[in-house]
Amino acid sequence: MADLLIEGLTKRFGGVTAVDNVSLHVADGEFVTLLGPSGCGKSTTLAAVAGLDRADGGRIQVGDTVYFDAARGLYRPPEARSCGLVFQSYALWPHMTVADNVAFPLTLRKVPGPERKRRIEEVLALVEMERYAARYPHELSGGQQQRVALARTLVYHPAILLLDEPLSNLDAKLRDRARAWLGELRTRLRLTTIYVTHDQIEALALSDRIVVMNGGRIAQVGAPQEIYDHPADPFVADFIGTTNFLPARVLTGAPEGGKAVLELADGQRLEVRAERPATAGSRVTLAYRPEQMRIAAEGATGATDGGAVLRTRITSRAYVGGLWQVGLDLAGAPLRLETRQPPRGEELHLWLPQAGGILFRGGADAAA
Ligand SMILES: Nc1ncnc2c1ncn2[C@@H]1O[C@H](COP(=O)(O)OP(=O)(O)OP(=O)(O)O)[C@@H](O)[C@H]1O
Repeated sequence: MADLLIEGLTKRFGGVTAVDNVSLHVADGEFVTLLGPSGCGKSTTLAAVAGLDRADGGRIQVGDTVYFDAARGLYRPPEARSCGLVFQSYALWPHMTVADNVAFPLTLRKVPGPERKRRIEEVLALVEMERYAARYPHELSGGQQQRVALARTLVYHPAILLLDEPLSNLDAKLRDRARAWLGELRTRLRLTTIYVTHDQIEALALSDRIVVMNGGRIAQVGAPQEIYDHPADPFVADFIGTTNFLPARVLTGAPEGGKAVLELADGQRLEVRAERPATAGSRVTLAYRPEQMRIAAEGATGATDGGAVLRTRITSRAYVGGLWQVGLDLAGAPLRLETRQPPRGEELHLWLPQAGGILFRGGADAAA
């Protein structure tokens, strides 16, 4: 067990800067997820920590051991690093049983027979695969193979665990179960872990902290709820969960925490609590989660019940079991509402809360 320190990590491929000056500290026993769209630099960061790829700049340290230091020309090869790596492809040896697959890293490290046997039993019990020790990989499900791959990594007691989309080859149902299982395992293990995924549900469910990456840089680092409730910018708001963006102009400015009056493109107005300072005359974008918006009470207009009621046009409606997903047009902005109440007619009066909508500086393009 050890902590992981990444400082100013930079990796270029020709003209592309895949990882751009990334710094991150993962505490001993912490589970941190790198989350972001395809190509944002997640796997490259992980590969640099594992030593599969040599970075161009920065420093990586695990516990007291320096793995990489560009300034000192120091680079430890992967076999001299204590990293357990699991990829999305299980990469088990097809001609070896589960027990032999798990024994392989111990044989390489010349761990003596009795100790080897004890560790294999222990780790197979940990991933709940002890009953399958004599089976071959093709006799296991995808989820079971991934557990064996994990056991093969854990058996040599790595200082840190690096998981690159380990569940992405599993079908949706199996993936749900595997995620729950991985959640329980991480609570038991308390091993310093970096988990790479582009699945926000996995990130929210499993992580102590999430690192949202965009274009090789860190967009935000925080606990799952912090990232969901207080996204740092429109990119993070849009990437995590469903977000409705509403462009507006500030009529009456307010300091942070004050009340600002905003005007929409069609002249409708609403008062909001400014999470960030709002300057009169400036363009802003409001962001709402679908669960923050609701259909207004019959006959309600203007400022009411700690929020504002606004006229919208219904553009689509779909019943998705227990809920209606309703597409709306509010002053030219497309919004998505989830409601138990069946939407009727062409128009809908929408209630938006005064607090909780996030105010970003900049117009509609800030949310793009
Ligand atoms: N070996 C390589 N040669 C050239 N470019 C590369 C190489 N590996 C990665 N890149 C580029 O670096 C950037 C970051 O890639 P990386 O694989 O780290 O992204 P990622 O966030 O893990 O994406 P994904 O979710 O699709 O795996 C991308 O623009 C990618 O095309």
